[in-house]
Formats: sequence, C-alpha cells, structure tokens
Amino acid sequence: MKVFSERLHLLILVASLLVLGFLTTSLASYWVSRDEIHHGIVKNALPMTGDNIYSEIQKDMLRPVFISSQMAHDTFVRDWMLKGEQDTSQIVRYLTEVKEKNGTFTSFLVSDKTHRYYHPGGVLKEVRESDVRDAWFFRVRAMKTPFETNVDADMAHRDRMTIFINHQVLDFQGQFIGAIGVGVTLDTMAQLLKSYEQRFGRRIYFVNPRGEVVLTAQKTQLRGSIRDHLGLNQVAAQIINQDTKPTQLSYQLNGQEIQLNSRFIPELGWYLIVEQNETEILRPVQRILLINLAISALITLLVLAVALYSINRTQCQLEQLASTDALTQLPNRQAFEVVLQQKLNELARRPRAISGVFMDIDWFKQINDQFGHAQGDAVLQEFAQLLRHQSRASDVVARWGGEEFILILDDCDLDNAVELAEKLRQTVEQHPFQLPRQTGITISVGVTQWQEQESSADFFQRLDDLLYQAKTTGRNQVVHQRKPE
Ligand SMILES: Nc1nc2c(ncn2[C@@H]2O[C@H](COP(=O)(O)OP(=O)(O)OP(=O)(O)O)[C@@H](O)[C@H]2O)c(=O)[nH]1
Repeated sequence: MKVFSERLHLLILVASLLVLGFLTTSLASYWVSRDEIHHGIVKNALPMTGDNIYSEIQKDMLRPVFISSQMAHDTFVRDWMLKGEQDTSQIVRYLTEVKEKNGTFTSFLVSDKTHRYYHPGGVLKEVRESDVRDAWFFRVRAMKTPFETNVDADMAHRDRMTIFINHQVLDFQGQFIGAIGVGVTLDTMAQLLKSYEQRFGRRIYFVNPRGEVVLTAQKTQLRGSIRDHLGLNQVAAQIINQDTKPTQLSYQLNGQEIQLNSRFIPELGWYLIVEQNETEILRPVQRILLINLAISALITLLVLAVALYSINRTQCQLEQLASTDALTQLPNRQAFEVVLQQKLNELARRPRAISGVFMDIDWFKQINDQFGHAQGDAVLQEFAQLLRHQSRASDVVARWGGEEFILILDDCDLDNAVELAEKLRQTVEQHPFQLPRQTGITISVGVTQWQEQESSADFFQRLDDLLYQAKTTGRNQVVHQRKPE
C-alpha cells in the first residue's frame, strides 16, 4: 500500500511538472502573440490604412482642384461673365467640354450678378440666399481662401452625393464675380474602400458630424446613425467629438473585441473609420494554443505511461530478486510462505488434499569439506534442477534454507505424496552428480498431508519432526505420518 501511494505521488509530481512546464510555455507564447497582434492592429494596421486612404483622397482631390482653378482663371469665362452672360450656349458648351475632357461627374458656374446656376445641361436654377441648398454659394463668396471642397447632393443629377470643388471667380480687379468648379462622384472612393476591405478584412466607412454613415464599401452594409448600432454606440460620442488627430478606440460586440481608428478628413468634413475584429484575428492563434495544449496533454500521458511501465518493471525485477534464491533460482522461504498462504486460502473455495514433502541432503557438510564450497553449490543447483523436473506446475517448490528444500503438492493425498517422495529419493540416489569423484548423494524426506483447520506452523512442525525422524533413523529414507482417521 505504501509503495503504491509512493508511486502515485511520484507520478503526480512528474505529471504536475510536465503540465506546469507545458502550460507555462504554451500560455506565454500565446500571450506574446496576442500582445503582438493587438499592438500590430492598434499601432500599425489601422492607422496605416487610415493614412493610405487619406492620402488617396488627397491625391484624388488634386486633379479636380487643379481643373477648377484653371476654370476660375480662364479669360473666356471671366470675359463672358463681365460682358453680361449674353450667349448661354457658349458657357454651356464650355462646361460640357470641361466635364467630358476631364471625365468629371459634373461642372458648374454660378454668377454672383445674375445668381444663375449654369451646368452642362443649361441653366439649372437661380440660387437664393434663403434656400439652404444654396447656402454653399454665399459661403464661397465670403471665403478668405480661393476654394473649398464640399460634399453635397447634386440637384442636377437626382441628388446623387457628389464632392464639389467650389472655386471663387474674381474679375481682373480681384472682385468676386461667381463660383465655378467640377463635381466628382464618390464612386471611386467607395471602390477604394471596397478594395481595402477585401484586402485586409477591415470594415471601412465614413461618418458625418451628425453620426450618420455617409459612405461605406458594399460589404459593410452599415446604414443610419452609428448611435443606433449595438457596440458602436459605446464609442459614437467619442468618434464625432474628436479633433483632427486620429483616435484609437475599441468596443465589444457579441463578446468580440473590435478595434477602431477614427480620424477627421477636413477635405470631406467626414470622419474616416477603420475597424478590425481583433477576436477574429486571434482565432488562429487560439487554435494553435489548443493544438499545443492537446499535444502537451498527449506527451504528458505518454511520459506517464512510460514512467509507470518502467517503475512497474523495476519493481517486478526487485520483487523477483527479493523472492528468489540466488543460487538455485528457486523461490526462497519468504516467497514460499506467501505462495503457500495463497494456496491455503484457496482451499476454502475448493477443498482438496494438499501434501508437504520436506527434504534435506544427507552429510552435505562432508561434500563441502571434501570438494569445497563451490562444488557444494553445484550439488545444490543440480538437486534443485531434479526437484523442478519432478514437480508439476501447480506444486510449490522452494529452498527452505541451507541444504533443505520443500515441496507442496497440490491436489495430492498422502499416498501419492509418499510415492512421489520415494521416487525423488531414488532419483537423487541414482543421479550422477558432477563431482570430481563419484560420490553417492542421498536425501532424507519427511512427508505429511495438510489437515483441516491446521495452522501452517503446526504443519511445518510435523514435517520437520518427520524429517528429523528420517535423519535420526538412518537417513536416505522417506518417513511419513498418516492422517488421523
Ligand atoms: N556449498 C554450500 N554449503 C551450504 C550452503 N548452505 C549451507 N551449507 C552447508 O551445509 C552444511 C549442512 O551441514 P549440517 O547441518 O551439519 O548437516 P549435514 O552435514 O548435511 O548432515 P545431516 O543433515 O545431519 O545429514 C553446512 O556445512 C553448511 O555450511 C550453501 O548454500 N552452499
């Protein structure tokens, strides 16, 4: 029991050390990867996507700004306006050419004198200070800078969202005489967002200062106000209250961590939002962690199995060593007593006759004295070999000590036991032992049958007495005692 619990303690210790080691390395590498991924998203991926998109926007806006500036400085335009806007077809043709040559979505001119709004289709309307949709013109008129970009619905094209470059037109004395420019659609921008979404698996969209989603890539499918979206509503106020510096935010959605980078784009007057689902990115790393843990568990089990196997093997070898007589390889007295006890316990379940044969080599001291101890050992080994051959698998044979041997015969009554003992005695007597000189070797034997309810001490005592009787009454004989009737 003690050995078992020591073995269990050892195995628990080995398993704990392995589990601790594997857990520490697996979790440490998972945490490092997780931190690196988080850092990569927050410090690099999201801000860089924002930077790239912003620089694309700036690049895209350069050409329309340049075209609008050229239109504003065109002598024909200014002369035509100063000469009283006589022939509408001339300016319409001019605006059509600008639009078609440059591939812009629209082109326009608004006169400060007549308030007429010209575009490639003719005169669209007259701008009025009272109309909120015309407020842009009066704002441009009051501007200190020569142009602005303004995202607005284009009335000439069914209110399609358009980026207008509104450039002031000044006369030759520098007085404001109108606003001119081109409009480009947001289609290219949407295309850009879509390609970024596909390439990097990030959600990208624009939000106006009221918090409404104004432009998304097709995949995003985000509509309405960000205040109405679960998760996003946690950071909506921070997104639209920020200054122009990019801001890093995060929110929780369905147990997932979403990282969000937001920046104000002055050219559009919108906030550019780039989002990345950190939990999703972490999934492969978590899968690797689980695989690592599974491999670790397997290795731990394997090591435990190998340890258990070798402990058991060593223990078996030790037990074998402790229970075997080194000279004859027969079980020793201790082992014999254990096996005999098992046999006696079995008797209750299956009652049967059991007999004992106790043997002692005669005059063995003389053999040692004549031929030396080594020769005496050889005789003991040869005798053990004879015993082994004479006994059955169910019998228990052992070296009792010195030159004494014992045989327990299973399912064998006294008559059969005496017969076998006699046969054994004769075999020994006739056996040519390997000695330098031919020497007769004999044995004295005591035989008796196990009596019911008898203690093993009494049984051995009787066997010992019978053997003593054989020795004292002439040796080389079998003495037995009948079972009392
Ligand atoms: N070579 C050898 N001798 C042993 C071993 N064990 C005991 N002996 C010897 O066996 C001898 C037994 O001698 P005794 O007990 O006097 O008995 P005996 O000479 O056989 O005489 P009886 O038994 O009376 O016939 C002793 O000399 C022991 O030293 C052993 O393993 N090897």
